[in-house]
Amino acid sequence: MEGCVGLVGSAHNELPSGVLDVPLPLDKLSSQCGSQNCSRLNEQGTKIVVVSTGSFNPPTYMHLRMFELAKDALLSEGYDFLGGYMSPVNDSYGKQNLVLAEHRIEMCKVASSTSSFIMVDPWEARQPTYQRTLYVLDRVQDALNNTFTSEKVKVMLLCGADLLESFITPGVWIPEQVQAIFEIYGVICICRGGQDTRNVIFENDLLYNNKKNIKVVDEQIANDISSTKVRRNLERGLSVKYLIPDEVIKYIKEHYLYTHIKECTNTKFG
Ligand SMILES: Nc1ncnc2c1ncn2[C@@H]1O[C@H](COP(=O)(O)OP(=O)(O)OP(=O)(O)O)[C@@H](O)[C@H]1O
Ligand SMILES: NC(=O)c1ccc[n+]([C@@H]2O[C@H](COP(=O)(O)O)[C@@H](O)[C@H]2O)c1
Repeated sequence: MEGCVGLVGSAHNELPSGVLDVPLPLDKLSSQCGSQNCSRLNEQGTKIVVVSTGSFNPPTYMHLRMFELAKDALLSEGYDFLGGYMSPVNDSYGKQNLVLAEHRIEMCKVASSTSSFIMVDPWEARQPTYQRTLYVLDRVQDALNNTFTSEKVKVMLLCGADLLESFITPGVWIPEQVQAIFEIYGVICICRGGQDTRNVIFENDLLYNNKKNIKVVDEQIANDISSTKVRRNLERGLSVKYLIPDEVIKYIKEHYLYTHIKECTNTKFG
């Protein structure tokens, strides 16, 4: 497939055996420095690619906004922002009401089709088993640095404040992997729903000790869209226009998603 590279090993951890080779799309990666808010690249001019992991069940305008906020924040700090990936979670994640991965991949693709720099990485969703976020970041980092460019590209995890807070919820993440995510990749965290993310970081030792690896981006224009709220409207037959892209609404209607949650999650895609 043109503009794609396959999986090429892991930076520092062995990937679990049995992983499928799924190409990483590269077609939209390019310096965004020509756009607004790019003052001057910093000394290193570090090239950055962001990866957002999540259910995207379905993708909303806020999921797309997160990439715009990250782009503005990174360019204004002198980094060279190249683009980003939505990585829908594997079906084995087992979250309630998760529609099949192939639907979520397609919805992310149509949602990001109007963006010049947001792409979808289907690797995580297409693996036979659940893949932890650290491995998703490893896969993107390795694929980019081995084939995309001879210059090193830094990959960062893009997330909302709730995901950052889940790092410190006992039993959800493996502490060593959280530490590796901070040290090797770093996190761009978009504030959400009026939560005082800086205070959360201050009050927790793990987050505080890693604060130099967490970029907190303020939500200047509050937008509390969530997939849960969108699904609720769909289940009740209410409008979701202007909450999610029209193309996603069309896809949901064509595939009868979210109106009968049980059928959607158990029906074979296609
Ligand atoms: N309104 C928002 N503000 C900031 N971050 C958000 C927002 N909505 C989603 N995110 C972030 O997007 C990523 C993927 O989110 P996810 O697919 O879990 O969406 P969600 O809307 O939180 O889903 P759900 O409502 O199904 O739990 C996560 O890092 C999440 O924190
Ligand atoms: N240990 C881990 O790597 C770990 C733990 C919990 C959630 N996650 C990820 O965080 C995201 C959470 O998404 P939701 O907010 O939709 O549940 C998913 O992409 C999931 O894979 C990763």
